[in-house]
Amino acid sequence: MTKAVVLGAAGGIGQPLSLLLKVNPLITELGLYDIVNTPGVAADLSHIDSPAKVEGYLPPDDGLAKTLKGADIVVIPAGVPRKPGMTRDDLFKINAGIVRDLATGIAKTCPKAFVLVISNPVNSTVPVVVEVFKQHGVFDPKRIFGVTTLDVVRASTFVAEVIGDLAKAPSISVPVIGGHSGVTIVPLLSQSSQPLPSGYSQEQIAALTNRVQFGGDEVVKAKDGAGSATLSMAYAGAEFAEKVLRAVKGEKGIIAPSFVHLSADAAGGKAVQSEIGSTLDYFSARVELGPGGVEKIHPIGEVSEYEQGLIKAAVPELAKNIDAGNAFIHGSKL
Ligand SMILES: NC(=O)c1ccc[n+]([C@@H]2O[C@H](COP(=O)([O-])OP(=O)(O)OC[C@H]3O[C@@H](n4cnc5c(N)ncnc54)[C@H](O)[C@@H]3O)[C@@H](O)[C@H]2O)c1
Ligand SMILES: O=C(O)C[C@H](O)C(=O)O
Repeated sequence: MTKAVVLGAAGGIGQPLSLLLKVNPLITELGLYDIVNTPGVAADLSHIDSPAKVEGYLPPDDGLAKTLKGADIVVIPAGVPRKPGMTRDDLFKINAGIVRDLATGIAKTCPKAFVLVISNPVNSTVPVVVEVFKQHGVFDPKRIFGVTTLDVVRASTFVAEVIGDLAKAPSISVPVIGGHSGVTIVPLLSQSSQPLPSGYSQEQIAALTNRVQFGGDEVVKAKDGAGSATLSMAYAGAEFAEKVLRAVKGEKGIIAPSFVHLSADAAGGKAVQSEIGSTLDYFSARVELGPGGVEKIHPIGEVSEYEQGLIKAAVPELAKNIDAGNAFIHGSKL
């Protein structure tokens, strides 16, 4: 039996993500929570002929606790999205409070669940969850993940576009490390499983890197005030959740980048810190998943001089974002 929960389930990401989880045969129970519309979303999804039993709750009558009861994995896309002209950090004031309150619910009701944080800015909301868990004495770094999968999905797609063969996109793997906003997103194109065309220039590499780093802005601009990526994010979130669940069921060798607390694998975390020349507590690294969550943090490995420069630029920005998350909790009462 596996219970998955979506917090923010009635939103632009929440609805298609809940649909994808509902049709995932690994999930037998699906709990949906939002401040609006969850009973309707749950009723709608419950007619789909897949195994998961669906329930939807609103805040009254302990709706959050009822949704979270018995959860094995909790995905959080609750919070406001960007409009043109905004950075992800502009969302922090509102989303940090939302994520803090939801994390408090998880810490009290299902502290052993895997927590997948989608709400932006991920570089700061993950530290918010971690600090809340610490305050409740239930912090396990192996179980809390910032979802950076959309950057990985974008990198595969854009490389497939460059080689003019979208059919190859699903099999192309490009590690994307660092964090999830602007310059903290570091695609390692030199490690792409699909080599770039011969003669692909440094200018072209820089342009492709920039497209991955600012892919979110492409969608925000195209949606023109109606929000940010929702469908591609739902796809990416469902993909990462499935990887976590497959690893829990014993599948070996599942490796995916995710923004984690580097103490999740002390030796691996230290090795990454030495590669990036910093003692940052968090980094999106290639994480090997196992039955308990993070099993191993893999080293970054060989990178080009250009990518080394990208990592150097990411570190101070990440430090600022992480500090903001920590300060939010330590400056406010729970
Ligand atoms: N990690 C990523 O790669 C990534 C990608 C895309 C979007 N995002 C982020 O995901 C978040 C959601 O985006 P969206 O497009 O779905 O927004 P949305 O506005 O369409 O949906 C958000 C949902 O959260 C709900 N919500 C608000 N406060 C809540 C609370 N206290 N408890 C439960 N639910 C609450 C809202 O009612 C709404 O249904 C944003 O912060 C966005 O920036 C992250
Ligand atoms: O760009 C955004 O604000 C949403 C998300 O983080 C994305 O990368 O699409």
